[in-house]
Amino acid sequence: MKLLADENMPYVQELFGDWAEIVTCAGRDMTPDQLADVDVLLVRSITQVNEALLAQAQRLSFVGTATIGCDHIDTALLARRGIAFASAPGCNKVAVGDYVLAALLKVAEHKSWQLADKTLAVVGVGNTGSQVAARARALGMKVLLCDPFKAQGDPTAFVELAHALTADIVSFHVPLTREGQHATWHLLNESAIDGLSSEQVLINACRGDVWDNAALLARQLGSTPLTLVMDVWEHEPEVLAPLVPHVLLASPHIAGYSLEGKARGTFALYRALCELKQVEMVLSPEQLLPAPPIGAVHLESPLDQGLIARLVKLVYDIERDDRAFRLALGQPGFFDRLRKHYPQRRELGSLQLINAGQTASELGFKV
Ligand SMILES: NC(=O)c1ccc[n+]([C@@H]2O[C@H](COP(=O)([O-])OP(=O)(O)OC[C@H]3O[C@@H](n4cnc5c(N)ncnc54)[C@H](O)[C@@H]3O)[C@@H](O)[C@H]2O)c1
Ligand SMILES: O=C(O)[C@H](O)[C@H](O)COP(=O)(O)O
Repeated sequence: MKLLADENMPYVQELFGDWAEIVTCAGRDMTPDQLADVDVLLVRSITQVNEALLAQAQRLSFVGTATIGCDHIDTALLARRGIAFASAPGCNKVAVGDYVLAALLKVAEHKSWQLADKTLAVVGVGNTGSQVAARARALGMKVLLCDPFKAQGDPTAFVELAHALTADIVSFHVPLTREGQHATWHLLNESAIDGLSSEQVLINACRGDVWDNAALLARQLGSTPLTLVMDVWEHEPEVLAPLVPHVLLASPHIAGYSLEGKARGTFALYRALCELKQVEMVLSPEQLLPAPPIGAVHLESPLDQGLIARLVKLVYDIERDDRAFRLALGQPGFFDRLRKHYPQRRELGSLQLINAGQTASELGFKV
């Protein structure tokens, strides 16, 4: 069996090495002729799996994406051609929760806010949005939920987008969709942007095309700019460079890039392929991961916002990502290079807080 995988997918050798001849390459450089004799294709979000890529793929029987988002996969084409497909729902939801928590704490420092006095709206309340909502509640924030699909089951628990956009902080966690009543392409469009006040903060850790970046730049260049946190950008790997100086925290689509999240992503495809081939799984995600650099911290004072910020930074320093992004911005290929050489980042759950209570656990730490 021949397996072609994105070179930025960890643990492929460990998980598939016994079954397959493994070839890896850069996800953006995969070509139709490379797929001519491939049985299994494993990708990340940057490979468009479409008619053109699969034109010569005569032997392909399985496509897996080690990601949550599937907007890069023509799933109808795979179904038509009888090619099995698996994604990795939820694999990096904890990492996105960590990223947004770190961002909220930086925003609070920047604006001298006590987060417990503020309201956070979560737009898209699935795997990642729910993680964000739980952490915000643990910080004592009031949380508004906006998700028209989930609202069908429980209308009183959700608000409309217009209401969500009145919150102090609005964090977006929707898939990229281009069709239907609730399509998310440019969900944050010029008119929505015009309706916001300069006190408000927006976070995008889902897909760049969900925000109209040109309209945001126009707003930022005016007299009442917003506070922005952007992990994702319209037209990646290109970035609207003039927008970056007007963004508080900027990063190259790495919100989900914890080592645990990436391991779970590859593992989800291993599990799916084992099921398909009716082979017994011999490894678990935990067996793949190294010990974390810091195992435990003994708390001697109660958790407050300042202490939480210091503990989060011990595990994940979001400002490091922001500095690296600004330093590299403009260099050819900088976006993909930062992602390829992203340092090993562990989840908050890799750190045990001794003498801490329920709040620490709700924030994502091990207690
Ligand atoms: N930046 C990153 O590294 C990163 C990491 C993981 C996921 N993502 C992106 O985030 C997206 C969300 O991930 P998830 O795991 O939470 O997905 P999910 O499918 O679990 O949840 C998405 C939620 O959005 C809701 N939704 C759809 N359209 C909506 C709309 N118009 N308004 C409000 N809600 C809407 C859905 O009903 C669903 O509950 C993914 O599709 C992926 O594109 C990015
Ligand atoms: O949808 C996701 O899961 C993430 O956006 C994605 O995994 C980001 O990483 P990439 O696949 O682009 O390496």
